[in-house]
Amino acid sequence: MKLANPDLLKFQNYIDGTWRAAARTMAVCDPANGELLGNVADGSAADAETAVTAATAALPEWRRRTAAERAATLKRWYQLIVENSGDLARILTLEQGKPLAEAQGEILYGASFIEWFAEECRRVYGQTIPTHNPAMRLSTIRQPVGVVSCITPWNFPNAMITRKAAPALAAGCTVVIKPAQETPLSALALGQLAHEAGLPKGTINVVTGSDAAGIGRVLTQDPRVAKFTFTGSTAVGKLLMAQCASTVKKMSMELGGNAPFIVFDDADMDTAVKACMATKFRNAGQVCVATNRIYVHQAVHDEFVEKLRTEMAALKIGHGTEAGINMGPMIFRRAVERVWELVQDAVASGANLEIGGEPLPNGENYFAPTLLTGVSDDMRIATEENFGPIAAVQQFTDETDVIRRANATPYGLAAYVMSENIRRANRVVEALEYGMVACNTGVFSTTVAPFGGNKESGLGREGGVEGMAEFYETKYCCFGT
Ligand SMILES: O=CCCC(=O)O
Repeated sequence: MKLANPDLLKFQNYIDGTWRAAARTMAVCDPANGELLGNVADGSAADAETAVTAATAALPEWRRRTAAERAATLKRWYQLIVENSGDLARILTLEQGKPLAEAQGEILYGASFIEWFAEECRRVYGQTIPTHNPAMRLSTIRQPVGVVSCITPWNFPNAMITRKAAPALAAGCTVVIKPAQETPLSALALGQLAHEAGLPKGTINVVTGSDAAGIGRVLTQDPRVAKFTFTGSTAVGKLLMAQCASTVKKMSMELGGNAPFIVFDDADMDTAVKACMATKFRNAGQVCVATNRIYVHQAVHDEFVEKLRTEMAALKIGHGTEAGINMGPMIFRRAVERVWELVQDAVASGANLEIGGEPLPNGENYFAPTLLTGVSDDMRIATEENFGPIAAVQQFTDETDVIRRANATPYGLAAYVMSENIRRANRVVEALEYGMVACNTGVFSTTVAPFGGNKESGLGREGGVEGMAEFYETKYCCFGT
């Protein structure tokens, strides 16, 4: 892999400020062509324990620093990430598959969490409380929760780390990160830049490995860890939550979604199609907030489908480092097999296959952008998160009914509403039982706003002032006479 700064390419775990080999290694491959990128430490539960020990030892000194001191160090980390963004994007594309322009966007998005939380930690105020007793003085202070463990996914190998680690570090916590087995290189590169930025040893630790269960058990059950934060599927999230219960850890969970995308007959069709493309085909549909069910009003159904078909047919698919590519491979063959199965199930159940519908010859992890119409709510393609480049369209005629259908899922992460009628837009946005609702856009994620889900889509929020609050305990202080 050719990089301007070859120091970013690390293959060992970053624990207690040093690079450490593990007993075994694991292969990291380019999902676009299967080429070996390197052999990375295949860390164990014991390595995770060592990292927790380091984070525990580093905590007193890091939390003692003033917010301004922590902010200065985090700002240096941010600067280094921005300066190295070209290399970081290249590493990300090679190990994850998304087009280079998207990877560059993710690096800057990821860096923005570090900058923003570095600024925000200076404004974490307590309160003085009007007393209930003249002989007493009441106040609150906010203190870092302690050691934080993070398990992060392969779909955003950079930003899902910084979205967790930045507020934790800014708050005065120390962190242990277990990145996805498929995408450890981005995490290790972040570790290298944190080191260069001067984060003290043990403050941030990265343990890579294929033993997700073993490492996960340490990160969810070690009594020295105060808070656990996870992005991944609802099924895995539930298991991890159960493990966290044994030591009553604080938890943040960013879990699965089943996002409805509702196009009313008063929507601007070009805006709706552009938004749909943005939310559906970013990262080949492998995004927790990707549109999963597209509901289009009967009166505009054919027009919307035709425009969507044209846009989808124009997508350029290939290796993410090639110029002009809009969509890369899926992460692994298992993901391809799964979306293929969902498409076949939908067609067998009566859906119409408009375009796509099968793997592409580019390589074993490519799946064609696929448009299905005539989908119904009971098909697997509508009840399960497809996490792939599949646009599954249904029709509706009535506002109340489409809200009911959109809400009829155990998930509640993100939803999309397309309408030019401000009263309707307000009504529907408020009625949707989701943590995030975007109106007339398919792009809404930002550092400054709370990201997270309702129902089985998760607990807590990342980003914004809410994201900072996740890493503090509020202490009530009562002073008697
Ligand atoms: O898939 C999870 C994160 C997506 C985003 O931050 O927009």
